[in-house]
Amino acid sequence: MLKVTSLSKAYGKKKVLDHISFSVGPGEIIGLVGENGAGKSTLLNILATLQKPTSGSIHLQEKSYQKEKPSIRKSIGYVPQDIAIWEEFTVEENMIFFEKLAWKKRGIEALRQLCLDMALDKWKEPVKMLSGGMKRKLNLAISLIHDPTLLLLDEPTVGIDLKSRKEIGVYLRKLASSEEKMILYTSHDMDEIIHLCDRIICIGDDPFYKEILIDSGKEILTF
Ligand SMILES: Nc1ncnc2c1ncn2[C@@H]1O[C@H](COP(=O)(O)OP(=O)(O)OP(=O)(O)O)[C@@H](O)[C@H]1O
Repeated sequence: MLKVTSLSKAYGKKKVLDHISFSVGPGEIIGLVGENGAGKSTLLNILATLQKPTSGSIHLQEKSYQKEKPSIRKSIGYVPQDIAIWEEFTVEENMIFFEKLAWKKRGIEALRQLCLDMALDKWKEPVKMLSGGMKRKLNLAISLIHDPTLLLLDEPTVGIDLKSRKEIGVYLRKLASSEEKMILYTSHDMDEIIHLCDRIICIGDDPFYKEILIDSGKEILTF
């Protein structure tokens, strides 16, 4: 279980997140929506331990972010908005590099299967030759190498074609339900959010998102 309690973040005098509280249970996919600048990436960065909140607390599997950061980091998979992979290496070399970095021994076939699960079959291709969407697929596959409990995905499907997006959605749902992973997912594609997520968190003052999600039948939390 991920438990976020009264989390706030300010950059100087600018308040971005204001007393946000929610929890995520095993197997749940939570959508995070809001206008540009609402604070979605800030929240994901904090949950990924890359930024500190101004106040509030976070616990993952009862472990405190404040006290047990190194152990918590091992349980987190993060796909940031900016693609972070080695351009000169092939897909295979990137997967092997990040496998070593994670101190895991999955083996070539399992690594290759992770890419195929993300609808990426360009195993021997240098990353610099891949399209933006394919690079995102690789980033997604890399985030899963160390078998994280909590997956944080910041607009992971931007630039990915519709068929692959559907395949990735099916795979994420399978990951959540069969391996009880917790997934937090940001997207500006409301159809994708409604289709994929169990519950939806709306951040920011703009009522627009809540209004368009109200008929979705999903539980909506607003902050
Ligand atoms: N390091 C920083 N220093 C100061 N202000 C920042 C910093 N990072 C983000 N901000 C500001 O905090 C606010 C929230 O930014 P954030 O990137 O979290 O929003 P977002 O909801 O992810 O937006 P988008 O949908 O455009 O990705 C913005 O106004 C942004 O300018």
